Amino acid sequence: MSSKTEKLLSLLDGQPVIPVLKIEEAAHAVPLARALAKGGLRVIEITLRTGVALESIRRVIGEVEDAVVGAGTILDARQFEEAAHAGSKFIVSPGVTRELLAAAGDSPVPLLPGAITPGEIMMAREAGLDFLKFFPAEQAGGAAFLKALASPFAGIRFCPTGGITTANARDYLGLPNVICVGGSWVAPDAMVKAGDWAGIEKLAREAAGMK
Ligand SMILES: O=C(O)C(=O)C[C@H](O)[C@H](O)COP(=O)(O)O
Repeated sequence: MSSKTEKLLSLLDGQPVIPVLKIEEAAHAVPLARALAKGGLRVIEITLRTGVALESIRRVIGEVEDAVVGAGTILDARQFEEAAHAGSKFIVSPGVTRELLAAAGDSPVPLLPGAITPGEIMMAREAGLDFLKFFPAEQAGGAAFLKALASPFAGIRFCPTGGITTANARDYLGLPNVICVGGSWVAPDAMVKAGDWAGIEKLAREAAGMK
């Protein structure tokens, strides 16, 4: 196992589900992260899919002591640098590129890159990465596909993300090559918009108890 994977696994600390968050209003970031942490999901991924993502990352780091904040939807080296500079503890990307792998190689911040095909997995492996995001999990072939990757890629472990809910999370978490899953279901847009933090805490508690 690479030392950066060890670092990432120690941040995860056995948490079975990483909430994937798309924050539309910076004011939601802190109460949302608090609700998730209270429910047992301290490690969160804030995606760079909105204009307030970096500001949200900074706010949560500054105000929610027990949160462990990563940045998601990182597409290139520039975004990697911005997210790392904002204080992200880990970086998640939907796929692998040479540019991103080089940026990650130069940084102490661990990268969890997306990979689906054997070729993509081998590219990440060559860069020394052995913990990958399997994205989009359900759409690409689901738990059966991931299970088939276990024999040729014995040393590689995954965080499946995409189309995962309470209904199928356990299908993935039961596989020997899965460490955790990612998903947006623990923070539905409507609940965030309505400020239903108690409801989100409840969803988080259910997810945190999954392994
Ligand atoms: O932007 C990214 O980096 C992503 O990871 C894309 C998706 O938002 C997540 O995979 C969550 O997917 P759902 O749980 O199906 O909503």
